[in-house]
Amino acid sequence: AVGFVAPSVVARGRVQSAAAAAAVRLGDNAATLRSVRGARSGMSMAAPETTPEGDDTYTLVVVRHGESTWNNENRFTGWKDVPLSDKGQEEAAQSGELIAESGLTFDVAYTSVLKRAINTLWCILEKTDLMWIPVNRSWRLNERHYGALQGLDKKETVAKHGMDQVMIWRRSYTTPPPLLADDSDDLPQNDRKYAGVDPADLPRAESLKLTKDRFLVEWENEIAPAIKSGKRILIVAHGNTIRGLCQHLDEISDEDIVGLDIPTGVPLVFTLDKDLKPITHPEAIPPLSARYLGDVSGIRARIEAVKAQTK
Ligand SMILES: O=C(O)[C@@H](CO)OP(=O)(O)O
Repeated sequence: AVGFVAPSVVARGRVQSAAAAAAVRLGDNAATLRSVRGARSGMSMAAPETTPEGDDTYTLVVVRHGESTWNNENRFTGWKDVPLSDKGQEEAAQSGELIAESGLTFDVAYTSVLKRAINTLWCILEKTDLMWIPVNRSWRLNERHYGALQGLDKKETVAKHGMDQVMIWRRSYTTPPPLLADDSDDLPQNDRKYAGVDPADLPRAESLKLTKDRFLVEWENEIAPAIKSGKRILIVAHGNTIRGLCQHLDEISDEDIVGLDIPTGVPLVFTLDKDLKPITHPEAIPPLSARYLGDVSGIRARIEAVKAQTK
């Protein structure tokens, strides 16, 4: 797991940390970017680099939680509140180290009400020495609700229903998986976590579209305004909420979103213009505009591992 960090990133990160400290003092998002770019090009803080995008850019960092025990057991998880596996804890800590080394910092964090994401956030905040910043937890950042598939083994589900059907349930944009039964113990309305949520909003299964739509309410009302106010934001969420956010920001088509898988515990760094439109990073892996922090081959291996869950 240690080999996951590319030496070049580590070396660059050391240079960036001093610049990031200056950015913290300046206290704005654009300053962080200027400082990071300045450090990369060897310029001093007294003469910040002028970037093609200008200064009206924001940095947004998004992380999928580390591997959970049910990722490890290859079960559909959704709103089941399972913990991180030991490997997931390591991935979470490692993503915190990568963020710290890159010189990025945050004013506010957003996460779900599920412990695999919350625990990943805690690991990142610990590694970045930011345990004091405000944390907003919302059910709207939860994983897609996997309905009656929750708890089932992914490969056994393929054996029973066929690959085509499972891929539709797992990755199609509009088709939700089968609904939770009326008498299921897992109905969200029976869970104290959701006591404050309008029962009409609580799902019994969600497509990616439904997941994205309820996440975007939080994005439009809370997160996007916070970014525009200059707050540096960290989001720690789940594979399908992050797919929804990427589809929204990068305007990925409903057809192409089928092929996008998000690796566990890898920071994804967006640069957004003043209208929150993404600026494509040269190291981004299409269709994303954002770049992942860390070693590219390690990241690709984690993406392939997500794809392979039903193979
Ligand atoms: O089971 C789940 O909740 C999700 C994420 O782990 O799986 P998938 O990648 O199949 O959507």
